[in-house]
Amino acid sequence: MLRIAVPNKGSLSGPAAEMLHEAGYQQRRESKELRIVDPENEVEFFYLRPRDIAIYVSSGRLDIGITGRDLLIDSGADAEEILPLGFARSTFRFAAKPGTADGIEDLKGKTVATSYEGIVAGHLADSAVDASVVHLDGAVETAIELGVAEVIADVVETGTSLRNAGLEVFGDPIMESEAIVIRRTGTNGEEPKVQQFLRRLQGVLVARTYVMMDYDCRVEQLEKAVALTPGLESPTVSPLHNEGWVAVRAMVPAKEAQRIMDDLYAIGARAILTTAIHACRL
Ligand SMILES: Nc1ncnc2c1ncn2[C@@H]1O[C@H](COP(=O)(O)OP(=O)(O)OP(=O)(O)O)[C@@H](O)[C@H]1O
Ligand SMILES: O=P(O)(O)OC[C@H]1O[C@H](OP(=O)(O)OP(=O)(O)O)[C@H](O)[C@@H]1O
Ligand SMILES: [Mg+2]
Repeated sequence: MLRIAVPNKGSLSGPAAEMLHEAGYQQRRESKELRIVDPENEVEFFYLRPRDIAIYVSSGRLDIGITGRDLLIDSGADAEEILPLGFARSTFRFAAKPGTADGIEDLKGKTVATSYEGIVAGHLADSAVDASVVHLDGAVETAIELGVAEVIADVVETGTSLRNAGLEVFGDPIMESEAIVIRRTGTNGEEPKVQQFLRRLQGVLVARTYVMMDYDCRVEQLEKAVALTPGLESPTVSPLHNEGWVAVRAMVPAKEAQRIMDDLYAIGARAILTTAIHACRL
């Protein structure tokens, strides 16, 4: 049975459960459940604090886990990223009151408050900057107002929390994060159960980012049309009863679907349809 760690709280937990559900796995019904078995899929899910997931996976007691890239790096645990999942995207940045600092070199002798001590201490050491780091569990934006630190380093998504606290980012982004699947470093990646789990999640990612497009076009326009809709491998082209016309079917990125439909229409394609993909295996 494959043993998988899933975030039980915070920004990662809802979207992770949703993705697993879309991939056909049973998920817990109540937020108090700490583990469930999905016998049909031969998987056991453990609902753990996002911060602890890399530690469990690196111990080898759990096969794989879903966590944030920033949390993995912060933990320093012996685990590696095997699949990015595209949700809980954020940037990790320094911020302070305007005029405090322009770049990391200005942090010398200052105190930085953060919930991600591992990332910050590592980044300061790599940049050879001597600054103190104070660990706070959350709401770090308030640390400056209350005099605990001159600078914070935190997760930024929309920037609203910083703005509300009168703070501004400075310097280069420390890292870009998103939800990821991890496994213990150096584990055999060919394990069929792990591969099947990853293929299911990849199927969900593709179903979310692509749509199926169908249209009819004149044979003379086929090359131009196919250049607009190259598909993942190559489009399917079928003859129509009406001679001189073909039907084309290809997957296209959902974000570009409207533009592609306009371009196809402009070269004479007609009956252009898009349909959602519910699941797939590439
Ligand atoms: N506002 C946000 N937008 C996107 N991702 C976020 C946001 N806040 C935290 N994350 C991501 O969520 C993960 C942290 O999860 P964690 O559960 O520790 O914190 P949280 O989501 O802030 O929840 P809480 O602080 O309520 O416990 C990290 O990977 C982080 O990058
Ligand atoms: O840029 P934004 O869209 O404002 O998002 C970023 C904020 O979200 C997270 O905080 P959360 O609400 O989880 O509280 P916490 O600080 O207690 O973790 C993070 O720590 C930032 O404060
Ligand atoms: Mg938080």
